Amino acid sequence: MGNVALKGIDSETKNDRPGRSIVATDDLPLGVYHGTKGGRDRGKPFGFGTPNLPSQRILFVTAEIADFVKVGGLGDVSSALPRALAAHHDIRILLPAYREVIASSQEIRRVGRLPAYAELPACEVGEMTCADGLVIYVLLCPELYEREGGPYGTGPGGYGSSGWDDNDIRFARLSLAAAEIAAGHAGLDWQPQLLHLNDWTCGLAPAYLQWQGSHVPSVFTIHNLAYQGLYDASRCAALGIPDDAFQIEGLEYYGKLSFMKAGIVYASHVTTVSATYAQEITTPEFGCGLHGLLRCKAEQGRLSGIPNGIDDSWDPRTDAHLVQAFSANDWRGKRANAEYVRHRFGLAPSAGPLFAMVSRMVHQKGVDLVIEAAPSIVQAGGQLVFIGSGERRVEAQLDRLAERYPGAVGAYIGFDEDEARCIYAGSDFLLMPSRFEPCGLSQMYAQRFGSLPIAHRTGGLADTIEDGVTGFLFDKVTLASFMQAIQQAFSVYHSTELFYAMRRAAMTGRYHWRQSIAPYTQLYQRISEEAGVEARTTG
Ligand SMILES: Nc1ncnc2c1ncn2[C@@H]1O[C@H](COP(=O)(O)OP(=O)(O)O[C@H]2O[C@H](CO)[C@@H](O)[C@H](O)[C@H]2O)[C@@H](O)[C@H]1O
Repeated sequence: MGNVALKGIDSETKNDRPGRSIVATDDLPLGVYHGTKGGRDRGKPFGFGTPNLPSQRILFVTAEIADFVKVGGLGDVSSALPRALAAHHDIRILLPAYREVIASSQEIRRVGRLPAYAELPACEVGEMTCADGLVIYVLLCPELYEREGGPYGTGPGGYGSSGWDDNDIRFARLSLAAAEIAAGHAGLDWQPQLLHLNDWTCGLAPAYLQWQGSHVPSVFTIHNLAYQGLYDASRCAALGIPDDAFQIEGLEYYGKLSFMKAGIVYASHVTTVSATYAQEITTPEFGCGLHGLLRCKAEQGRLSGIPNGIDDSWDPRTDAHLVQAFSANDWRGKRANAEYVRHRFGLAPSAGPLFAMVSRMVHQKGVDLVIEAAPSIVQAGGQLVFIGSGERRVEAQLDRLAERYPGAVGAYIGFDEDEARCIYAGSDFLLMPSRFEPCGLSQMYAQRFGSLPIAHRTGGLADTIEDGVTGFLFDKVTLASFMQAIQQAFSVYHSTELFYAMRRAAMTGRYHWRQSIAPYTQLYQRISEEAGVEARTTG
């Protein structure tokens, strides 16, 4: 678990897991199944229901990928979605060459070079091929990307806060590189027909494409509208942004320059990661000031939701990170993981339910509500474990909570995927009272591992949890509403048959990336046809 704060965790037990044994069974109807060793070794995916449409060359641009660096859900998506789409398309990734990428054992071949532009430095393009054949282009620019710290900054909590001072240059450079590769200016022997861009860090790419006069179409996926990449207007010249683009129809946002708005305005199509969130962001409550623009996009048929999925590594029957593998009905196996988690977090043996929160500890995730609910959970005989990092104030509150309830509450402040997997496997309920949630992966992982999510009815949580069947949904982000759902969970827990039936239903949920291949393929085809017509019309 590294050298971060441990509260209530017995650090001796990490390599001393009782009864580790992996038993794969085949009683879950998961479609085509690939055993993997878990973690990074994800096996080549198959597609099903793939439409009879041509394969395309796609460059998938991202600021994080779980293979090397993961801050949150975008890292998972960037690792899994392109691999799923590779069943039908020639899809490659573009990623900054962070320290972790350079330090990895993968060979990097230098294959392209890009000149300086405005204040964006010159850089090189490297190519690496993963064990499963996925090709990743890495943007080699040591002064921008090879640093001690996260992809967005040194601070906790990921995308937004405590960002590097030169993030405008860093991610404009990434965006411009994507546009230059698309236009065939990087000297590569491969040229994409389409760009698939993710979040504000690639938001300028479709704008650069347009300013270069390129007709290469682009999909811009919003994973979280709350992180927008806002900079002072005076930075436009440094980033090579033409003066006339800084206006309300362009990338101006209340007097600032917005990378997120650039992506929305200039991309051929905008997607979000669930249907409900696609609708929610067209309203003032969830639109972060961009709801008017997004509503227009929706009316033009240029905004839609394609839900995230989960990959084959998230399978309790084969996951080598677990203390003991298990399948639906094998509650002994699940209990072995619960024992491990209790032991690891210093909790007392208990016949009561084990609640968990695995999350970036930021306002979005409603951790304040969980902290408020904790005393009632403990009083009712429940136990609670937290794993996450984020806002310092929240981390301190979690530490205090663990100190106040020794043996009943444990908190680990930090990021550890192995432990997170054991917690999904060992817990009975996952708490996810997010104020908004574009899709959410944790609730899908939890369901697959037989931990019932208790979640706010919003965004992707509303789309992926069946209330009273695979988890519990509550309507308002208030303690009263949340507590009602928690009480329901307690009563289900105590009526064993119903509890096990819900667990089984949750574990057989079908949220696989294979289901995303058809909608993305149809979308890619549509915007390519439109771009072809536009290119012919405008010459
Ligand atoms: N301390 C810790 N240790 C180990 N693992 C940890 C961890 N804290 C979190 N994680 C892991 O990080 C991931 C979180 O993914 P989510 O999609 O649930 O939320 P996130 O807000 O990061 O993603 C954003 O992008 C994704 C992708 O589109 C959307 O699903 C989501 O709604 C949106 O907010 C999960 O894999 C979880 O297990």
